Amino acid sequence: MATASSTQQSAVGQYNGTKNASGNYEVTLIPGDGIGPEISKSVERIFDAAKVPIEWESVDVTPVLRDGKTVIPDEALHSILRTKIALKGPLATPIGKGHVSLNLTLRRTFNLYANVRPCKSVPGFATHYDNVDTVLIRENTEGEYSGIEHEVVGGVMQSIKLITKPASERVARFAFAHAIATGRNHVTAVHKANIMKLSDGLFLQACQEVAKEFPSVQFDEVLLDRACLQIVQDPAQYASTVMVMPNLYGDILSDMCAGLIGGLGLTPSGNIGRDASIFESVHGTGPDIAGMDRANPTALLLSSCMMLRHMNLNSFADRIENAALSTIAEGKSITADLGGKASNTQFTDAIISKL
Ligand SMILES: NC(=O)C1=CN([C@@H]2O[C@H](COP(=O)(O)OP(=O)(O)OC[C@H]3O[C@@H](n4cnc5c(N)ncnc54)[C@H](O)[C@@H]3O)[C@@H](O)[C@H]2O)C=CC1
Ligand SMILES: O=C(O)CCC(=O)C(=O)O
Repeated sequence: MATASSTQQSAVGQYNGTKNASGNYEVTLIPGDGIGPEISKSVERIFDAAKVPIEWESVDVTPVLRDGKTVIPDEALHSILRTKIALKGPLATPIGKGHVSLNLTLRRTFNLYANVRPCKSVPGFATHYDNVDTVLIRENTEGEYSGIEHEVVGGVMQSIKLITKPASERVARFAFAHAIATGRNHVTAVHKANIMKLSDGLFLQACQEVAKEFPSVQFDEVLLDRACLQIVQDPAQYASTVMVMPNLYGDILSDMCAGLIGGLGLTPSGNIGRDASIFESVHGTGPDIAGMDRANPTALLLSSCMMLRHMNLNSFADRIENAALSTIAEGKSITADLGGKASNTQFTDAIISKL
């Protein structure tokens, strides 16, 4: 039987919203682009069936051009400012040109400094690995994603990787608190301070210093390349630690871990800040399958379970997560990415039938 711990959420940055006059919590929903609206609809249907006490405020995040800059529509920003919590479908970013990533803009605007990315084998769903249980905390506001780029001279481009002590300490503290709250009691800093001696060196030093504040938590450090090797060789080595790392490493490592458990259709995430949090799948807009009713709704659904735990609605999260994981283990109504033949709608129906 599937367990309900794959999206276990720590108490850090805890939500303190209140119920509205109808007795429901209000949550911002950003359906997103590509497969986003299809998988958001699945989550809405499953939440209705499970009678989760929330009301969605659905907002559009089509980019708006203002004073020559691409920005997020005010309505969406005001909604998140008010509700302090959102579930977000993926947003498309043009490659190599065009507007800045609105995903990153949201993370920066609301100072969502820690991106929590758990990845756990689904019991009963066979892949090459049955023992993956990684938790990765990605610094979410700076690093390689600072967006500071320029042309030095023709044919030479420069991107600045910005690492600051306050942001590094803040995410390190989050990782230690998360390790304590989830019973892992072990933090591993993932870095390349052998090469990027100053930037990754500062990140690592911040982790080492913060470790002293948490003497009950074991701390160690590993080079990113070695961590990748060890995880694909034997993911169990990382099943009892919380990995913390700069932005880009977390982006890549979480996709790699997703590949070990069955793909991007399965992995959730939470962007956590002090004043607001936004939950979203690790995957993008799936342009190759958008509009075909073929998307796997699990990643966004497990993200919504992380969100429910963040809101202290654990029993709803447990029920929905168990229904989703047992549907996958049963294997009769799963989407093509997991080796099945079901549509997103059929997969969603099967989950609802198990609630
Ligand atoms: N946080 C976000 O909103 C993210 C947005 N993106 C954006 O998404 C767009 C597409 O990026 P890609 O590199 O193509 O990555 P992608 O994650 O959208 O797709 C990669 C592959 O995984 C498959 N896939 C992804 N999610 C799936 C699901 N739920 N069910 C079944 N199959 C699924 C896709 O069909 C595709 O074959 C880009 O504009 C990118 O910038 C990418 C990653 C995260
Ligand atoms: O913003 C995007 O389009 C991609 C974002 C992404 O891959 C990420 O989560 O870092």
